[in-house]
Amino acid sequence: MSTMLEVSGLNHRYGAGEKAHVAVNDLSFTVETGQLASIVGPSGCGKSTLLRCIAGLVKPTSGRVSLHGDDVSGVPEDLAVVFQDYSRSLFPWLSVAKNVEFPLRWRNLSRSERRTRAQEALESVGLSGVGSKFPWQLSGGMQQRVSIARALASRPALLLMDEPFASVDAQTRFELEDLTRRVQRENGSTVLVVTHDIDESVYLSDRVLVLSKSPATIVADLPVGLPAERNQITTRESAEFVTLRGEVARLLHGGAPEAVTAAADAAEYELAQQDAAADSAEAEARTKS
Ligand SMILES: Nc1ncnc2c1ncn2[C@@H]1O[C@H](COP(=O)(O)OP(=O)(O)OP(=O)(O)O)[C@@H](O)[C@H]1O
Repeated sequence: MSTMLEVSGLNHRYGAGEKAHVAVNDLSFTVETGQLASIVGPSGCGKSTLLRCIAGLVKPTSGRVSLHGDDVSGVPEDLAVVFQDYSRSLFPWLSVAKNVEFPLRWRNLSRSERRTRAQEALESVGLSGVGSKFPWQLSGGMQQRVSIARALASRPALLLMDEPFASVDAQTRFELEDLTRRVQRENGSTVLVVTHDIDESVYLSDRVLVLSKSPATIVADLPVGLPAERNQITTRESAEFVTLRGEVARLLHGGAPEAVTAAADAAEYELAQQDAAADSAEAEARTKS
């Protein structure tokens, strides 16, 4: 597997002098091609800042972001972002189809190719019949599907999603989570989702990066070993899901992950064994002398 995204030593500070606020502190991680990774962290810890730095919307104070080996400077062409607030990211005066086509205008594509891509993207999110409607004629969940279709239409190497389902009801959220997993697998896309929802981070991903309180640092990088086929009811009831969400919750509340605790216990046991062996060797030596 090749590396799609590499973030190294990333720092971002807003403002300067006494009023400066460090939002992101020395973050380093990679996301492999075809992976769906989540970043979960407490509110205000710097998740959106991190995503904006990756998307080239904010220039980091220091550090490096690279996309399939190339340093990101400015907004990379083969990257798309889905934001939480669909009502502000869609143009109300353009039809749904035109909204989806819009970013393709800056690509070297013919008009018919743009239309075909938009149509395919709308089909993949289950909205093939609404291209001629306007965003305000759709429900919130449908509008967010349009935002996802618009992002997919540009066939990005990396899809970034910033709290993408935080503004929809619980049922729609479940549908959109499943939709994201389905299109990610169908297209083999690399996706990085920012969320503050622990359950969502585990359900959606192959891997969860847990961030600390502000300024954001990575406190754990947990693989999600759940089966690729997931179900909103049975997966969430499974022992593995419950264990993982507990682990993420403990980390977010400042506890050590079970794996880390187990490793620490094992190390402590090992040291105790070594001490005991040294003591008995010393006692034996004393007896002999
Ligand atoms: N443009 C800005 N100027 C100054 N400070 C900012 C700016 N944007 C964000 N911040 C501050 O940086 C910190 C991190 O903000 P950010 O939005 O990245 O956090 P977050 O984890 O995404 O929060 P939430 O989960 O609540 O959306 C916060 O303290 C915020 O007030």
